[in-house]
Amino acid sequence: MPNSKPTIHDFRAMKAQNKNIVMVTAYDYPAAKAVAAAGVDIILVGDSLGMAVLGYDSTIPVTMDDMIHHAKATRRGAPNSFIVTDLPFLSYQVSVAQALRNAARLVQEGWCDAVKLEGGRNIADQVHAIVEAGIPVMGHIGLQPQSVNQLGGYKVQGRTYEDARSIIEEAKILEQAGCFALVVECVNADVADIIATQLTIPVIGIGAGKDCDGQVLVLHDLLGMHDGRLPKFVKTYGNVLDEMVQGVSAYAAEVRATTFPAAEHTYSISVDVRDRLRKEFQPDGHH
Ligand SMILES: Nc1nc(=O)c2c([nH]1)NC[C@@H]1CN(c3ccc(C(=O)N[C@@H](CCC(=O)O)C(=O)O)cc3)CN21
Ligand SMILES: CC(C)C(=O)C(=O)O
Ligand SMILES: [Mg+2]
Repeated sequence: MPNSKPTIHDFRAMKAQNKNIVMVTAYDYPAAKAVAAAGVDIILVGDSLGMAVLGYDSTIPVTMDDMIHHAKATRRGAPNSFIVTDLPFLSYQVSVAQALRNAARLVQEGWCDAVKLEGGRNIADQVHAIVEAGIPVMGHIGLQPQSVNQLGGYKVQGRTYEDARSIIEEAKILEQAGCFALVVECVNADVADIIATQLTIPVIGIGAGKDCDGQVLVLHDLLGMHDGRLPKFVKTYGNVLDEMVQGVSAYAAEVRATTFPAAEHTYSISVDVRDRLRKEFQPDGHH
């Protein structure tokens, strides 16, 4: 069934069969079409859109309305894909009721299949309530970008024995709370390996080494569609920004040289009509 949408059970089966899960972000219609055509397993409408396409310097300003706007466009491009959408900063931390309402908005208005929340024991009640309401939840531990100001920067997490233990414990709490999968971001590969081995749900890594049950990257990072400096965990598989600059530069040069548009880009009228118009409106003509 190539065109049928996978379910959370398929992802658990992939882990059991040692098949790596491929997840990538998309924020709009053309990107969703491209990543669906490439055959990825999960599309993430990440709050990283705030940085990758809205120009903010963190994910903190991203709102529920931003997420729904991009989730809807992404769904239109990938009608048969499993789409996970991030709950943005402060859309779930306030209370269980707030988390439930906003998760439901992403599913009802944004047409996504599951939601993702950053956090561990602090949001276990929210995770449990959302799952109980029938909405699949993906967890997200290790580096939690929505807490960048508390962390003091985007830094590798779990470097001490105590911190690593705490992350492993949080992974177990999230599995217990009902998550169907877990993102582990920016932790040492051995720590991520332990988490993946300890859990029965799939662990999807970003900057967490090769022994996770799957990997996720931001589309704009892996395609070279960004300026600034990239995290160490990104591998670049394309140079789309360079291609965009080259293409627009070539267009600008041809417009200035009047070589664009050429005959094949223009519309015709009959010679008859043309000649009548020319005669009537010739610059030195009579009035
Ligand atoms: N375009 C994009 N890609 C991402 O992966 C991403 C976002 N945006 N926005 C939200 C968060 C922010 N992320 C980041 C951002 C920077 C680093 C980073 O520079 N990390 C340091 C670690 C330094 C250390 O502690 O040793 C690095 O050098 O990789 C990591 C994750 C991941 N997410
Ligand atoms: C980096 C991934 C895991 C994410 O949360 C995002 O794109 O927002
Ligand atoms: Mg995110």
